[in-house]
Amino acid sequence: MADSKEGRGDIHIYSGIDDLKTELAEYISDLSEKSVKERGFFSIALSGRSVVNFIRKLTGTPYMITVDWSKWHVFFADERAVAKSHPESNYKLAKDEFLSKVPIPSSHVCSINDNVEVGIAAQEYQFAIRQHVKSHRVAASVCTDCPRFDLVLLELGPDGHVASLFPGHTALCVAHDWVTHIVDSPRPPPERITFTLPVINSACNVAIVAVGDDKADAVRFAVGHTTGGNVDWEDYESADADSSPARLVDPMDGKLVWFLDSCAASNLN
Ligand SMILES: O=C1O[C@H](COP(=O)(O)O)[C@@H](O)[C@H](O)[C@H]1O
Repeated sequence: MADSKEGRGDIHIYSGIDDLKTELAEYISDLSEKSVKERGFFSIALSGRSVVNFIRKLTGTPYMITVDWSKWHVFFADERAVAKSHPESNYKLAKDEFLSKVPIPSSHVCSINDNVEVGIAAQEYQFAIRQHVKSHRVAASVCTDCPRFDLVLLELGPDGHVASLFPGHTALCVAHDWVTHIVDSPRPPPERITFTLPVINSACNVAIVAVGDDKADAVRFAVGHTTGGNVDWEDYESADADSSPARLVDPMDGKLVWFLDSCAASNLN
């Protein structure tokens, strides 16, 4: 059962990770059903590492039967510029742990070209997304000229990063591209491709997952310190915004939802 608190977005806190996974699967299933009903498609951008583990329940009942997987189009909120067979590849992790277990057509998975240098791969990925917007498989934002993904699923890093947007990095200031690349990631591997903030903030729904004590400070900083359900905005305003990229996630015409376990939420009150 989730506890919820005042803060930026809907904050759901779970005593156990299994409850979080159960609710996250239900949340994604509900969004999928709504998007397919309204648009005929469901566009989701996955993050790597633990996110794929958090959505694992979708590969079981009832979702294998109830979800219209044929209408899903899968993208990556970020990717490491490594071979897609490399253990550090977000695509490899998603394929091994999720995509190979659900009946999403392989042609509906949009991943990066791992045979070109990172800057070219970023341009090609942006072009591929643009084709999906032209074909309406991905909606277009009416607020910006960005794609409007039905769901961007992010995980909060211990330093406040989301996707491959790291604290203080110039990638946080990219305003006109949908996808950018970095060559100096503070966390290995160094070369990465990532959605920019305008794309993330143009999404219909953004969910940020954080689990574990090591995320507690990043959560407090990103969500804002709450005392008795009210955000201590003084505490929140005092810090530099780009010192926590997750604080810059604020969908213009969409919903932000936090899925936290009690450890990650432990500094919220
Ligand atoms: O490097 C990455 O990190 C983030 C967060 O994962 P974490 O293990 O550092 O908490 C992940 O969401 C992103 O896709 C990945 O490239």
